[in-house]
Amino acid sequence: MPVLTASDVVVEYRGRPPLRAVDGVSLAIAAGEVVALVGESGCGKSSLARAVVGIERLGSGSVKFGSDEVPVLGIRRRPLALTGMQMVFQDPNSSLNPRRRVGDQIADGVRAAVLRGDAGSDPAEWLERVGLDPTAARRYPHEFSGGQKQRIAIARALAARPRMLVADEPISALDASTQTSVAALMRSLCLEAGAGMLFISHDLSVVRRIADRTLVMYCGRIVESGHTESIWQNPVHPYTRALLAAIPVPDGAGRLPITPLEADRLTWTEKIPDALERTAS
Ligand SMILES: Nc1ncnc2c1ncn2[C@@H]1O[C@H](COP(=O)(O)OP(=O)(O)OP(=O)(O)O)[C@@H](O)[C@H]1O
Repeated sequence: MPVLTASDVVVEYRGRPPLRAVDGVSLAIAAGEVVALVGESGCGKSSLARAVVGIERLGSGSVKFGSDEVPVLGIRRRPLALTGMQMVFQDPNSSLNPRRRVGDQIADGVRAAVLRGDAGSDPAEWLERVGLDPTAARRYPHEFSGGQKQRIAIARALAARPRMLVADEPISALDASTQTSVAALMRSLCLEAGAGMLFISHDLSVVRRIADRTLVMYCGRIVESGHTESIWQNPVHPYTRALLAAIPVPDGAGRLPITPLEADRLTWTEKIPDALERTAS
């Protein structure tokens, strides 16, 4: 049985007209499987990630964690860790409490794992596993750089021994030299624990290295999915081909040109001025 199953998930945001950020997405992730979710900025990846962990209300559809329905806004009613689900956000400040010592926050994860029957582990060991000194346990989040904070957030999530880890751009705050190693570590710790992982990233080279399967999202829908290597070798959907081919080169002023991919999306969303401003900034 898959550890996570999403069926026909729709996420809409209020507005005139309402914005359908996720438009009928279905997916299943097995224990011990790493599935990447890729797609241009704004295509709905984070909305889908929040929906599957229960912190975004579903317009329609359903999400199951094992055989249990994921309760809407479940994070408020019971901490994700107690359900065996964990999420790592792009911004580590969203995952860490600034007023609590790092070691205590990792210990929360360990305690959640123990409550679910795990033998327990030492918070300092988790810090070492993500490449930080164990003495970091005594310090507070503001004493660390963004990349270090993200490693702490990852350690905290993994210390809870999740059965499912949803990681939304977990490596973008890290410096380039550690991105691949931290992603590989996340993969190996998930596999070791028999957990499933949904890994959202803009970094396609990292995705290629760590994901068993890849889902390609475009305008709220999954337009292509399959084994990562077969998608790379033989992308079928035009959007996937554009995504794999799009390597924007900055102009003399350091601005990124509009790629064919973005031009395509501009027509679809009809938000040309907004997107042009974004591209130029
Ligand atoms: N809380 C919200 N209220 C209204 N609109 C939102 C909200 N969150 C996201 N959106 C809109 O929904 C669409 C999808 O956003 P989402 O953050 O899910 O995309 P994404 O693919 O994760 O983008 P990125 O890669 O930049 O994080 C975007 O048009 C975004 O502006």
